[in-house]
Amino acid sequence: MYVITTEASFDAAHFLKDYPGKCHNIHGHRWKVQVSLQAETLGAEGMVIDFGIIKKDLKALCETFDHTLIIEEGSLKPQTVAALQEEDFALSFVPFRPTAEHLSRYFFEALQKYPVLSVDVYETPGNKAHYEL
Ligand SMILES: Nc1nc2c(c(=O)[nH]1)N=C([C@H](O)[C@H](O)COP(=O)(O)OP(=O)(O)OP(=O)(O)O)CN2
Ligand SMILES: [Zn+2]
Repeated sequence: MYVITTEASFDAAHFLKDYPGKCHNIHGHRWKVQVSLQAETLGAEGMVIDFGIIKKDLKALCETFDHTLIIEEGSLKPQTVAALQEEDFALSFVPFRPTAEHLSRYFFEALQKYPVLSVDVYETPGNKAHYEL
């Protein structure tokens, strides 16, 4: 089995609704996303997938979150969301609690046109979540 891995990063804020600690506050991370692709055999060019191709799509996905506040849908009062929008803050709504675990699955599913083996999402240099089937 051949496995290649590429990564991209983005800066974004989040908060964990109902978290019994400091992470229920809005705070930021430099999120690092590592994607591994697998193949039993290589194409004629000797690659699983050209790094340039997967990197482009991964970077584009990361860009959608970059310098935004990631918000779990329904976790803020409508008037709070309205106030943030009125201030022209960039918001990214997701249908899940924005933990490293959920984000690793999100990237895994978003990149299904590739033979994805696994996704690792680092919240901090020492804390990561891993998703694979
Ligand atoms: N399994 C998970 N646990 C936690 C997650 C997560 O996504 N998956 N997320 C958080 C918070 O987002 C938090 O930002 C990370 O918390 P923490 O480990 O406290 O991070 P620090 O490195 O900043 O901790 P220090 O207090 O500086 O040591 C919480 N848990
Ligand atoms: Zn956090």
